[in-house]
Amino acid sequence: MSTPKDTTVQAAGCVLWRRSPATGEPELCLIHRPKYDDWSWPKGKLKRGEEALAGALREVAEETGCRAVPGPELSTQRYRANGRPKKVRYWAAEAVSCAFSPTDEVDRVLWLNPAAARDRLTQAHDRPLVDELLAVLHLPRTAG
Ligand SMILES: Nc1nc2c([nH]c(=O)n2[C@H]2C[C@H](O)[C@@H](COP(=O)(O)OP(=O)(O)OP(=O)(O)O)O2)c(=O)[nH]1
Repeated sequence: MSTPKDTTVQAAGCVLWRRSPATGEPELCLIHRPKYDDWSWPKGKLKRGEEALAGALREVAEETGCRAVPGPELSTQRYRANGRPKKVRYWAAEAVSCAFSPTDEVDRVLWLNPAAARDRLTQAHDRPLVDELLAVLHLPRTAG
């Protein structure tokens, strides 16, 4: 008996963070996608046979220009996109060096403190990842 093919789109990304050069407080990286005019975490679809964490770090490099050191895995998001179920795995990752160049896919990146990042994210589903990152950094949650 054959099992139905799993059509879930597999994707991965990071909650990319750094210490503010000015204050030492954590800042989170959001990307702006002109296609949707939205603010989201750097992430994208996995290539065939690619490990999720490798894909998450590749997407971070492609979308933000940052090399990052991965930390703990955060929660996985599931939603429907273009009529298909989609699964996005996320990791905390600390940026170690960045050189952003705008592309057609990502035209801006922003480094925001946790409360501002939470407010700026377009998708409500993306917001709990802010507090998950703060938890793994052992910092207090944001309000709201
Ligand atoms: N980023 C994000 N987008 C979502 C969520 N829920 C949801 O319906 N969407 C919408 C936004 C878009 O209209 C649609 C597809 O966006 P997407 O970011 O998943 O897909 P994409 O193929 O354009 O991008 P990517 O996976 O290559 O990064 O899904 C969510 O929780 N996070």
